[in-house]
Amino acid sequence: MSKLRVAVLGAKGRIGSEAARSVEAADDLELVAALDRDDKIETLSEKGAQVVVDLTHPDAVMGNLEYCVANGIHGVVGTTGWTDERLAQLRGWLEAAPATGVLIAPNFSIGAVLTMQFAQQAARFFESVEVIELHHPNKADAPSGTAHRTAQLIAAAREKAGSPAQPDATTTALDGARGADVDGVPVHSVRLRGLLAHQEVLLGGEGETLTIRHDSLHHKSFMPGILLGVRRVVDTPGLTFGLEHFLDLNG
Ligand SMILES: NC(=O)C1=CN([C@@H]2O[C@H](COP(=O)(O)OP(=O)(O)OC[C@H]3O[C@@H](n4cnc5c(N)ncnc54)[C@H](OP(=O)(O)O)[C@@H]3O)[C@@H](O)[C@H]2O)C=CC1
Ligand SMILES: O=C(O)C1=N[C@H](C(=O)O)C[C@H](O)C1
Repeated sequence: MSKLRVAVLGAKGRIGSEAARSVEAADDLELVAALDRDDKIETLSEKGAQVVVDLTHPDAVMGNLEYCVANGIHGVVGTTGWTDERLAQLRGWLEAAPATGVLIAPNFSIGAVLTMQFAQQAARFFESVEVIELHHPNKADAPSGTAHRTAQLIAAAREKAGSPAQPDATTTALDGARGADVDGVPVHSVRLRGLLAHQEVLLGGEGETLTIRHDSLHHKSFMPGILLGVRRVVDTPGLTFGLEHFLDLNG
């Protein structure tokens, strides 16, 4: 059986370098290009890449995907910075390339995906819920893509259940003290040397709290999810948002 031809964008970065090594080590995949800033994107077509893994920067990802989709190259995207407007633009490009698939995964680690699922499940049972994400200080964006998605899922679950607004008697606060408001869910971002990627979802009701915590301690935690995405995206045209769609979570 021929190997799937894979390229990594952001291959000199923290996660991109780990991803390039993982693709190289996989028996069924061939790393045909490992590109970073200032490399020519046309190399992807010249090398015959079938799937591109984008682990670059929110400022770069849209240009990269526009090229990939226009050239029928599938995408597996971990880069953050996704807004409704960006997703609509990407959907438009994919409509013009109906055989091409793009997976956007706010987080490739199984523990983080489960954290999001558990938080969504728990949200309607508690009056209060807040998200705290903790990352290394070199991270460009805040809040993290994972925390943003987690808060959106929690908010949607609460809205579906008809949950009232969260109790909060704050009348005076320093700017930022109550975190960012994502659809009514406070999200707090910590940047601390020594950390990699961590998240806590705090839920509170009368006389009890529930804390759901996940820690990525090494970039290896993201690799099985990236490889799964690469193998599945080639048979999944259109836009898939979230690795959970490629995991049999009820199995
Ligand atoms: N979904 C997930 O599970 C995960 C997602 N991420 C996300 O992945 C992204 C990268 O994170 P991280 O590795 O920590 O960041 P890094 O800054 O370490 O790596 C990004 C790399 O991409 C390069 N780059 C910038 N623009 C381009 C471009 N146009 N084409 C090719 N390469 C480019 C950067 O070069 P230069 O340094 O010169 O700018 C850098 O080498 C972030 O958005 C992060 O949030 C990270 C971990 C897990
Ligand atoms: O920048 C990182 O490191 C990470 N980025 C992603 C995010 O913003 O959620 C995933 C993970 O948290 C690591």
